[in-house]
Amino acid sequence: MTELKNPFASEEITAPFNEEWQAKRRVAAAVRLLTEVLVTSSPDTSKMHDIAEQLENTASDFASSPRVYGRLDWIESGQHGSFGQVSHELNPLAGYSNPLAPPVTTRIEGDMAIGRCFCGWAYEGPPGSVHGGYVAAIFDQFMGFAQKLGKRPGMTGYLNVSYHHRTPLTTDLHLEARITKQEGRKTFMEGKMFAHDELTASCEALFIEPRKGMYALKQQARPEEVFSPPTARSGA
Ligand SMILES: CCCCC/C=C\C/C=C\C/C=C\C/C=C\CCCC(=O)SCCNC(=O)CCNC(=O)[C@H](O)C(C)(C)COP(=O)(O)OP(=O)(O)OC[C@H]1O[C@@H](n2cnc3c(N)ncnc32)[C@H](O)[C@@H]1OP(=O)(O)O
Repeated sequence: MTELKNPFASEEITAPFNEEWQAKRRVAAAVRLLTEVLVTSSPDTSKMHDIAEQLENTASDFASSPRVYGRLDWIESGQHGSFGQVSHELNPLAGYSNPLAPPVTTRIEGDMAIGRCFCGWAYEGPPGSVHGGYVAAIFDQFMGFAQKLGKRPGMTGYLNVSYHHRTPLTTDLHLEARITKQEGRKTFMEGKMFAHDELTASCEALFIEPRKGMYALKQQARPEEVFSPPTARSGA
């Protein structure tokens, strides 16, 4: 198996590792656009059924190529990049090749981590505002990256989010985080989210390095590989 390099190597928006990921980023961007259009428009019903059929065919076409389930399998062949590179692409909050990701970007400046995020209408919770669950998820990703400042990366133990003001959609969100304390395997952090210089949310987080280290995680059992979402035609 390819050596597992820095699993937190997902900071800046770097260029795609190769043409494969460049193409996948383009597909992901198109799916993001599709999601945004889906939640902000409503063509007539028959047109939507036609679109659904086209998309189902597109998904089948895509799935006819060999499937790869999970980052460990992605790095197995050595053809798709290192663990860090694959994580950078597929992370569900930060990955440019994962359309679920808004995406969140992060960089380190001195003893601070700085992040950026932009959420479109698909992320709406309270009217015109980012859903609180996504605010928490953005923090988890951002703080999870920022803990590299402490050099003992771990899993989220807790993430206590305070919501001060609504976080607006379609607005550049600015994130800041720093370590407040380290005790052995525990890294305590605080983070802040701003929109137009207004503090919208803050959080306190604890990350804990597993006693056997992060790389022991690869020993864990893998989930079921096959995922068959219900289609629009099945009435789901
Ligand atoms: C192939 C290798 C892969 C490696 C990389 C893998 C993943 C990397 C992931 C992403 C990388 C990319 C980007 C990073 C960005 C985002 C990161 C997202 C992070 C997450 O999305 S992560 C998912 C949610 N997260 C969990 O899924 C954790 C479930 N959990 C556990 O996996 C264990 O629970 C663990 C490991 C945390 C500890 O287990 P353990 O056996 O090593 O240690 P132990 O139990 O002895 O605890 C030691 C001391 O921490 C205290 N303690 C424990 N838990 C606490 C809690 N909740 N609150 C307060 N204190 C707690 C104890 O009280 C004790 O304290 P004391 O020493 O004082 O007694």
